[in-house]
Amino acid sequence: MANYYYSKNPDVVHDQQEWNFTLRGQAMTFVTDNGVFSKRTVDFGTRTLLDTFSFTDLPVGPLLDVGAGYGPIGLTLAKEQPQRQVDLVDVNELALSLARENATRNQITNVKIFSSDQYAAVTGQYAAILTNPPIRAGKSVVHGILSGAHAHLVPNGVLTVVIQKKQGAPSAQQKMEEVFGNVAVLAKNKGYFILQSRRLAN
Ligand SMILES: C[S@@+](CC[C@H](N)C(=O)[O-])C[C@H]1O[C@@H](n2cnc3c(N)ncnc32)[C@H](O)[C@@H]1O
Repeated sequence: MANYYYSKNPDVVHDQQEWNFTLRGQAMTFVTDNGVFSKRTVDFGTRTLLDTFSFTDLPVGPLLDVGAGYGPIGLTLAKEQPQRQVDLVDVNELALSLARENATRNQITNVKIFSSDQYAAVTGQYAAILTNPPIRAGKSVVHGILSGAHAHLVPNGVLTVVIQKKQGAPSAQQKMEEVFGNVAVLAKNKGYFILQSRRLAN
C-alpha cells in the first residue's frame, strides 16, 4: 500500500495495520497506525457509544464527530445514513489521513474530514455531535469540547459523549447539565458512561 501520509508525520515509526470490525451491523474496514488512539481494535467506549446512539428523534441536519481519530464513529454513522453529511475533525494529521483513507475503503462519500482544534475550524450547526473525547489532552480540552457543542447544535440537536467514570464522567455530567440544562445517562457499561444532552428549542 502507498505510504500516502508519511510526509505529514515524519517522527512516527509506522506500523500500519488493516482489520475488519462490525459496527451497528455494518462490516467496516479500518487502516490504523502507530500514533493514533486504539490502533489495534475499536475502543470499547467507542463501541458502547455506537451501540447506544439512536437516530430516533434526531432533527434534520449533519453530524459531527469531534476527535474522530481514524474515524470509527463518524464513518460508521455516515455509512448507515448516506443521505446525511457527517463531518469528522481532529488535530492529529495522521489520524485525519487515516480517516480519509478509511472513508475511501468503505465507499463513504458523504463526509468532510478536516483539521480542527475543538471547534476552531467548525462552522455551521449539527443535528448531533458525538465524541470520545481526548482525556490525555486534559480536562480543559474535554470540557471545552462539551461546552462548545451547544453553539454548534441545531435546536433539539444532541451531544452524545462516552467517558469512563474514573476518567471524569461525574464532572463531565455536571458540565453538560450546567451548559445544556439537561443530561441523561443513556448507558453504563464496565465503567463507561454514555452521556447525552439536548439543545433545548428555546
Ligand atoms: C479518545 S480518542 C478517540 C478517537 C476516535 N474517535 C475513536 O473513537 O477511536 C480522542 C481523539 O481526539 C483528538 N484530539 C486531541 N485533542 C483535540 C482537540 N483539541 N481537538 C480535536 N480533537 C482532539 C485526538 O487526536 C484523538 O484522535
